[in-house]
Amino acid sequence: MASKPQPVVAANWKCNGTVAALTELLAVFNDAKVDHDVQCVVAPAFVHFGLVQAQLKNTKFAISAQNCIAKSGAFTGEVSIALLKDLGLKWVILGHSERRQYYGETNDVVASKVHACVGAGLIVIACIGETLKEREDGRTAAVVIGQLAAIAKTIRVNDWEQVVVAYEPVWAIGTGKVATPEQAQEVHHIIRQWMASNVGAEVASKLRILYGGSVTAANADTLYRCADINGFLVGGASLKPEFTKIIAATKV
Ligand SMILES: O=C[C@H](O)COP(=O)(O)O
Repeated sequence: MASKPQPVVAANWKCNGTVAALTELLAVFNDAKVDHDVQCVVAPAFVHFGLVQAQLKNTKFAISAQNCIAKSGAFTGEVSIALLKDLGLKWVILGHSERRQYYGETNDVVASKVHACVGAGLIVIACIGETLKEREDGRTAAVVIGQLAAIAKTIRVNDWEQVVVAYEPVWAIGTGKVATPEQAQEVHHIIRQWMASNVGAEVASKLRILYGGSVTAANADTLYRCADINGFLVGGASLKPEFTKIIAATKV
């Protein structure tokens, strides 16, 4: 297998967790022996940032937001780039399908957030992926490339150093119905090829493309063996000790 870029394994805790349960889980993350070159990321709900900042000691991990807006000010209920930076955060997930589906984030909204975040020096995990209907209609490539192209239009070539792409087929999220390695690799390859043709060969080869959607300790090894899979964005299994096994699956 050609050498892969440094993997990223990110835990998206979504709107989950109690202080007690997350304290136990963070102790497991702290004890995890991670001796290969990997970037681990934990994205708690905003209310748990303080808890995670106080308790997460494993230096392989960074803390991420699950979303943000560009500007501070009179935006009740929101969290801005400046607020994240003030806490010392460097990572943010943008364009998750749940943000797109439940909060009306269009390709343009997501792209403008990516633009603002990379401009502010944050590292973005930019999520793309098709719904079941779009896949059944044979539109998977068109949908993910449309989502990617919207981002590419708003940022400079060099900015891609601060972007990690997460391919998350919507039909695989939280359903237990993981994409097969062939299905995932096919789309990851399409993404990398599009990047090579439209942004640049070097950017494309260095780009970390994560897979997300029902990743568990049982399927991570096989998925990571795919040439264009560079790590994972994990929901449900990231709230369990098995997340450390998913990290271990990226050791080759
Ligand atoms: O951000 C994570 C994804 O939505 C995947 O969630 P899941 O692992 O629960 O399917």
